Formats: sequence, C-alpha cells, structure tokens
Amino acid sequence: KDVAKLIRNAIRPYFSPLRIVPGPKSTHWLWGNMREILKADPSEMHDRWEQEYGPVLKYKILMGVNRLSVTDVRALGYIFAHNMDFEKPGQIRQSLADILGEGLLVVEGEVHKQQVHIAPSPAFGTSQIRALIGTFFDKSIQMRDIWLHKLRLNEFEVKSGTVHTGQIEAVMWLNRMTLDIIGLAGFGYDLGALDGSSKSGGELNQAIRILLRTMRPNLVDIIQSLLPATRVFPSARLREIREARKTLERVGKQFLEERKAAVRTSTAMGSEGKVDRKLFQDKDLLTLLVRANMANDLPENSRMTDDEVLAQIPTFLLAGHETTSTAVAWVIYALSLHPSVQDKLRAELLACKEGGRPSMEVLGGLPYLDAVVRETMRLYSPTSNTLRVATKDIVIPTEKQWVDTNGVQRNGIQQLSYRVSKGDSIFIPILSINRSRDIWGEDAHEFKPERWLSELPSAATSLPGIWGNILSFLGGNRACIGWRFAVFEMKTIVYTLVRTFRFELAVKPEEIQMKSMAVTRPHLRAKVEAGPQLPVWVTAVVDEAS
Ligand code: HEM
Repeated sequence: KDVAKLIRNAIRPYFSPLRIVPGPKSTHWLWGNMREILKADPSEMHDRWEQEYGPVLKYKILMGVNRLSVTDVRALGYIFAHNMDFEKPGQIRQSLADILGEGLLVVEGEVHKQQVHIAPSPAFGTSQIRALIGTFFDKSIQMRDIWLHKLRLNEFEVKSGTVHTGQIEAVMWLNRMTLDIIGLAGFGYDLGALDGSSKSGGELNQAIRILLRTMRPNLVDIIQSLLPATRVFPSARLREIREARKTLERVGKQFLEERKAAVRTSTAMGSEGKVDRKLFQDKDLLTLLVRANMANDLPENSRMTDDEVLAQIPTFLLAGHETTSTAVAWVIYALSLHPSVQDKLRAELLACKEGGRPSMEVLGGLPYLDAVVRETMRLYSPTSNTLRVATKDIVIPTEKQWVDTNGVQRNGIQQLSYRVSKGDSIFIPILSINRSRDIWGEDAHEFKPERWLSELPSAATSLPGIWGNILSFLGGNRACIGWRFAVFEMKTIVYTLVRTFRFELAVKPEEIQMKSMAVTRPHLRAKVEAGPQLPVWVTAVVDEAS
C-alpha cells in the first residue's frame, strides 16, 4: 500500500490540474522548494512569491508534488466554509493523534461535527470565560508577585547602574503560567509549574512535559508517517509518547469518573444550587464537557464516547498552552521596542477604576489594550500557517484574475477559479495574509496598535477570520475553539504585568526576532529551542503586591 502511494505521488505532478498555476521553479528534484522555505523565516518565501505570482500560486514539495498556496480572500472563505472538502493532511493528523488521541484537533467529518457541537458552548462561551477570569488573574498575579519578590531580593541578574531592574526570561515564565492556567481551567488541577511545586506534582506533570517536548516530529517520524507500515517498529519518540499517554489516560479517567459522578448527583438533585460547590465553582472545561455530553436532550448517538471526552484533555492542554504564552511574549517584545506604546497602555490600565482585578466586561472594554493585543496577534501570529488536503476534485472560486503558465488570462466569470484534484494539498500562510501590504497598506509590517482605533482598510474587513479581521485563529468551521479564552487570558496577563513592570529588551531586537520567529515555524505549536527565548529587563514601576 505504501509503495503504491509513493508511485501515485511520483506520477501525480504530470496529471495535476495545478500544473498550469504559476509559481517558483523547483530548486531540488527530491525536496522541491521545501529547503528554501524551511531555511527562511516563516512567511518570508510566501510573501516574496505572492508579490511575484499573485494570491494563488503553486510550489513544489517532496518528490515534485505540487502544493497550492492561497491568500485570495474569496478562495480562503470558500475553503473555510467547506471543511468537509478540505481536511488536515493525514500525516499531521497521525502525528497529532499519537500525542492527543482522537480529540477536536484531529478528527474530521461527521465526528468533528459531533464533537464541536458539544464542546464550544457552554465550554468556550462568554459566560464560561467570565467564570474563568478569576483563574486567569490568580495565576497572572502569582507570577507578578514571584517576579516582584525576586527583584527585591536581587535574585534576577541586575542591570548595572540600576536598583531594581532585573533580567527575566519571559517565554519560560509565561509558558509555566499558561500551563498552570490551562491545567486549572481545563480540568481543575493546579499543575504548580509557576512555583515549582510541579516537581513534586508527580507523574501527571511529567507526562505532560514529555508530550509537550515531543510535539515536534523528527526525521524518523516523518518517514514513518509517509510509510505507515514502518510504524510496527515504533521510534524512541513514539514509545515515549505512548508511555506518557498511558499515564495521562489513567489520571484522566479518574478525573472523568469524578466529574460524571458529580454531574449525576447534581442532575438527581435537579438544582444547581445543590451541586458540590467546590467542583462547579471552578467550572473547568472538562466538567462542562461532561455535563453537555450527559444532557438529557442530546440524542444518544450524538454523545461523545469516554475516549473522545478524554482526548480533549491533552488537546486543550497542548493547543491552549504555548500558543498563548508565545502571543504574550510577542506583546512584551513589541512593547519593549515601542516605549511610547508601552507608556500609553500603562496609563490606560492604571486609570482603570476596578483596580487589579477588573471584570470581564471592563477588561474587554479597554480600547488600547484591545488594540495592542490585536496588533500583536496580527503581526506576530503564534500560528504561522496551516495545511489542508482536498478530499475530492473541486473548483475553488477566487476574487482576483490570474494568468496561467500557458499565458492564458483567466478573467472571465467562469475562469475566476482554480481546479484542484483529490489529494492536492493547500497551504494557508496565516502570517503572510496578516501582514499583506495589499490588505493592510504600506505600513503592514509595522507595529501600530492605532490602526485598530480608526477605520480598517476594506480588504481587511473582508478577511474571513473568526476574530479581529486577521487569520491567527483561522476562520470557518475549523477555527480555533479557544479564541475567546485565549484573548481574555492574554488581556488578563498583559493587564497585570504592564500595570506593574516596565519592559526593555536585554538583547538586540534582531536577535530575538530571528530566534523567536524560527520558533513559530511548525504548524500548530511552536517548540521552544534551548536557551533564553526572550530575555528582557523588568523594572517594577508600581509595587502592586504591597
Ligand atoms: C493565542 C492563542 C491561540 C492561537 C493563536 C490558536 C490558534 C489556532 C488555530 C490557527 C487553529 C486552527 C488550526 C488548524 O486547523 O490548522 C486552532 C485550533 C484549535 N484551538 Fe487554538 N489557538 C490558541 C489558543 C487556544 C486555546 C486557549 C485553546 C483551548 C483552551 C485552543 C484550542 C483549540 C482547539 C481545540 C482547536 C481545534 C478546533 C477544531 O479543529 O475544531 N486554542 N487554534
């Protein structure tokens, strides 16, 4: 079967309808254009090619196979709206499934429809996020206080000539905080990563750390995903993942049984007021999922199995952890490079009448905080791209006219489209679209929160993103389910930190940009590389904790 697949791939380019789509020349018979893409910063090659070949282009991947790259607004809207016709590629799903099980990120078709029907509301709705704001603040304040304490004791490396300016490694701290937040918010368990209690927290923490570390596949895994038959000899990484998952499943089952018992009790009593208060006060996502899955009005055949509910635990843990910490790290980076924006933001936050723990409504209504968060998500999206595969032969409509490789102008109504055949892969360069000069204007590559305070360019308003006229959380039926969670988590963290600290970069900006940008290359999550990711000087400007 694997050999047949390889042969199919080898002959595919000669019959593909993508032959006539313009694009760069392949630079290697085996690797196609992949080496230059991987060497460059994320979005660099796609930006360049888009300028040269337009909003729909093709390039070569392994063995000369064609891949379409799409930035055309109409084509994107079509792809997002037809998620049954454009699935995630099998290899990506397989490597995610090894780690996460059959959770929301992995499943497709009817199973996805069923899971997504149960998960988003109430688990990710406004009232749920309102209930979680307290958890977001608890952890942000805990980290702020650790920093203040260490600054007072001079435990951070002190900047020469200053009294209370110490160097911190922002990404590492933010990672710990967002892991604690998703542990508590996801399944009501404090992983204790911030204060170091995770060392004694035992096997669950260890299992999660292994899964986080193994998210990036190595060469053996890539080969095994291309040739599934070879998986009968699991790689060392796969063996490690399987062991970690066993632990997570065992502990997860225990959580699940507890939640089911509690939900049954509450249902039997028929009133929320009589539910075990401790459990429901916290309203973790797992409890809500269990409750939604056990609802009386949900038809029996629409319920998730226990395994599916369990798979959502690592899904939320991994999808909602480093993405958010990377995003906040970029806020700190951008504010460090733009002191006037930082001062303006601090002034807005300190003027907030609700003090250190405002409500969701007040937090959501701070205009400059909103503009800074949106601008950071636009310019430094933690997810730089995603991939889809056509599940059938299909015609994708486009907005812009184009010229095919035979020189034929494609500008008639009928011709404003591209044909793809079943199995063709489609690349969605999120970062390129977020930074497109065609969409945002000549200053598209600059950090300017003010752009969000006046009227947006009309091209931006037609982008089919689920949040903020950008594609960082994608759009359509496979958009990020946790976008509201992430936006409010970011706002809470930035609110707490910027009110208390002034940030300055501790190294040259180019150095950070290069290192950290490389980090955002993989599709869904960014794996931190060894060494500091974002060393910054922090100075306490307001001693909030005192
Ligand atoms: C700044 C933070 C975040 C960013 C940039 C982000 C981005 C994304 C993107 C781009 C996707 C689509 C991936 C694809 O289809 O290729 C996605 C999916 C998803 N995200 Fe997020 N995400 C963030 C935070 C979160 C949080 C906090 C959670 C949960 C607590 C979460 C849970 C999910 C899930 C479950 C999916 C799969 C949805 C589906 O396929 O139906 N994400 N995210």
